[in-house]
Amino acid sequence: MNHRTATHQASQPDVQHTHITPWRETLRQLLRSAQPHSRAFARSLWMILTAAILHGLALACIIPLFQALLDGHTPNWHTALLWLVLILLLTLTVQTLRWQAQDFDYDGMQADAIHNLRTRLGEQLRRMPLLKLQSRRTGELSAVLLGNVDENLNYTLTICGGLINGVVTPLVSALATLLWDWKLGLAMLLVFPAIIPLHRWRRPQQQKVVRELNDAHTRCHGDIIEYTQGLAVLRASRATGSHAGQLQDTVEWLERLQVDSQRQGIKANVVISSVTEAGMLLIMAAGVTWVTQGQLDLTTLAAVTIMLVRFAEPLALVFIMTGIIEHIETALIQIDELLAIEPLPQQTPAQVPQQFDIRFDDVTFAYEARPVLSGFSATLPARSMTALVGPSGGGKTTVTRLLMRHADPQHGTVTIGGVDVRAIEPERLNRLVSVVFQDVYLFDDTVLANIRMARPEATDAEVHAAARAAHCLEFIERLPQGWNTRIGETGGRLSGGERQRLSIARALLKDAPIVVLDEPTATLDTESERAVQRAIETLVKNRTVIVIAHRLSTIAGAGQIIVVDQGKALETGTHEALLAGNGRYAALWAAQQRAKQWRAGSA
Ligand SMILES: Nc1ncnc2c1ncn2[C@@H]1O[C@H](COP(=O)(O)OP(=O)(O)OP(=O)(O)O)[C@@H](O)[C@H]1O
Repeated sequence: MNHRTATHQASQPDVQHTHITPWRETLRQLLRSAQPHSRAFARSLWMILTAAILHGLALACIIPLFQALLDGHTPNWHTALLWLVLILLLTLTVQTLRWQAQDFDYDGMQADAIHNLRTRLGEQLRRMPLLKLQSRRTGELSAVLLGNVDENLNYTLTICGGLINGVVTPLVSALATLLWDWKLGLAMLLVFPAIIPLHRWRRPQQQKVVRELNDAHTRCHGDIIEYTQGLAVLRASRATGSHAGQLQDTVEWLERLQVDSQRQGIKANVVISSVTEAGMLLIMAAGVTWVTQGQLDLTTLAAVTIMLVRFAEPLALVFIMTGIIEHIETALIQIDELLAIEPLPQQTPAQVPQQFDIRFDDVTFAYEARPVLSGFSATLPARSMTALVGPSGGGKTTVTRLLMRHADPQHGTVTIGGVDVRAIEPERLNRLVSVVFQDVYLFDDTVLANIRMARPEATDAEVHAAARAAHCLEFIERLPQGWNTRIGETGGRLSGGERQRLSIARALLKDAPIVVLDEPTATLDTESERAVQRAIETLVKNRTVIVIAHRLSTIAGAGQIIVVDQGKALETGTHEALLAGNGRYAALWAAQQRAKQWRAGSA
């Protein structure tokens, strides 16, 4: 067994500790998932239930019908006709109710409920703290959003219908049989006490398998997306094989679980259907014995035989239906978990900053248990550039995340113009800050749309102006359809620097008073860097700018430089002042200068 397989197996839930959801809770979950049509869904379920009861009664009416036709020397046509009419009426009502119950599907309520659920999930992605969102893998999220919602919720009513019919119709038929022959009715009812323990025996195992399968599906989805997205990097580092191996492990793990679940399912189903069949045979045997002893007439036995044949199959299917409901329930649990993540608390009344200086006051922050910032304090003056420098992992990006409220600090405050970021409405805060990252995410849409997404209401002229200011025109005009070229179709045709400039054009169009630059030129060659640097110069004019940089030469002109290390602002000042202070910054600067000279010397 390889390492990955071992990890997967170690993470499998222990059957002893699997929480078995009571059926009532499952029903509540199903009703909730049908929002905003929960009442219509409940009405459909009631109709199916009523239909199942009436169907059971209609089946039981075969006994008096047969008795009227076959008992005695001549058939009692009058009574037989009455029973026949009753059976017909009941059957008609059953069909009408079933037809009406299907309105939930036909009238598009099911589709609308699915749409509503997906919208709520989408809304939740927007509301939930970004840090929590980023901690989930894209593929796993899409497995919940697409797979769980579509695959599992489309057939809920049909499955619930199968379950209700399979249980209720035989039960009602057996109860009604008591009226004509209590012994036979009782024998039929005994099938249920035999089946219920079987179901109780099977359910924990079934739930465990279903949850493991769902877990494996989700991970497999995540692995596939990660693999395809990272293929270029993997190829470059010649690691496609090893990662393909990992993906293969997940797929094999999924396959193994599927085989196991099939095997266990088949075994359990064989046991259950054998018990059901055996129960039916026992009823027949008892009936035949009572007929030979003169305690039961052949007509009643013949009628009951027909009933047994009618409901044996739906009864056996009940267990398959419960298995599918377990799948639906597991999907709903995952959906509920995602929906239950609370957004960050909003301080009231909401405030609007009028100034754009930024202050971090004694901020302490830990990712889960790992402390990253401890007593971080800094003041970033408005309309000037502050550079965050320092060793990797020192907490620079975390500082900017707290400003953008991807998470809240455990202690201390972050303010913009004296207003706590927790009192600024999320949409407004979002409008206040533009970010240019090292990796630019471009959507598969036109170049025009990719820039305009920063301010959807912007006119074409405004988008063009932003692109011009970000020095994008020279490459946009070279593209096959110019502004209307789809980014996906340009493939690798946009260089790193061009992508960066598109990102800067977005930021210019957004026109936010605060700009965060997270090493935007770190990966660029000298020429692209120069072009991007020119675009940045336009962007940062008259704005409060935070720039994260490793290459100190790029930020030597910043109004203020803060050395962030071990979660604290160790030194603050201008380049000259910090060099004169001969502290940490001066040491970092000297080291980079030495490295530069060494590179120049060895070139
Ligand atoms: N989402 C996260 N969950 C857990 N730990 C994290 C997370 N993001 C960052 N960290 C950890 O917090 C520490 C600080 O990270 P941060 O990215 O803020 O540092 P940095 O100074 O920006 O580093 P770099 O210069 O390498 O980008 C690091 O040790 C990092 O591993």
